[in-house]
Amino acid sequence: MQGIIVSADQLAAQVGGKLLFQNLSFQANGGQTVALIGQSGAGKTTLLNLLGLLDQPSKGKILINGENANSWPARKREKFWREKAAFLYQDAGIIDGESLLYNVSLTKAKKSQDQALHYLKMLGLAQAHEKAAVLSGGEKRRLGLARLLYKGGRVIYADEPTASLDAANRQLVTDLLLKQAQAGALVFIATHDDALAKKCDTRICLGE
Ligand SMILES: Nc1ncnc2c1ncn2[C@@H]1O[C@H](COP(=O)(O)OP(=O)(O)OP(=O)(O)O)[C@@H](O)[C@H]1O
Repeated sequence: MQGIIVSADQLAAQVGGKLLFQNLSFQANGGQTVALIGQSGAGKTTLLNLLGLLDQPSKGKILINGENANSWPARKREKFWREKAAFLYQDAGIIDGESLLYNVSLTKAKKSQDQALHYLKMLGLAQAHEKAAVLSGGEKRRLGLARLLYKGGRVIYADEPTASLDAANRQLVTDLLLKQAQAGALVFIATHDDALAKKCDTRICLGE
């Protein structure tokens, strides 16, 4: 499968009158892990949102496979989110009133259950039929990762994936994200976790 290429071209982000970064250019390819690092408030999540086409940059552009993705019509952007992108954000979009199983596959179809169960088990979440509401914050984070692995995106956007996890789970989440890159995905990770950032192929440091 051909790897995806995401580039930032002279990117600037200004939010609430504050310039977070400017003239940011880089290219990243499928198979790579890219850590977005910097102090709290430096703009890591803002950059992740730009790279995931969730926001428009103040200046510059995001290129996906050489196309200016900021000028894509909504339909094309949605197709990208549906077919290529997978997001692991802090709240992870967990649906409290649904089972863990449903939260992974987002369908009640029986045929998807085995795969969803496989990822739940991998992440130490055995109670597949319980409602997600009973989970702790760290467990919800892992549930979000199970959903991400189930979806298998070509570009992964992870915002602080190891925050509020214990050492064993930090290691598990780190290994699983790195594995996605080994399997050909491009993995962007906004993080304060030095151990995780060090394991990434590239580090983009904001606020310096
Ligand atoms: N929509 C917005 N309107 C105004 N200010 C915003 C908006 N979005 C973000 N900011 C501000 O921009 C700055 C960067 O936020 P961002 O969440 O990108 O930082 P971060 O590096 O991810 O921080 P943290 O490590 O604390 O998560 C912060 O000061 C934040 O308050």
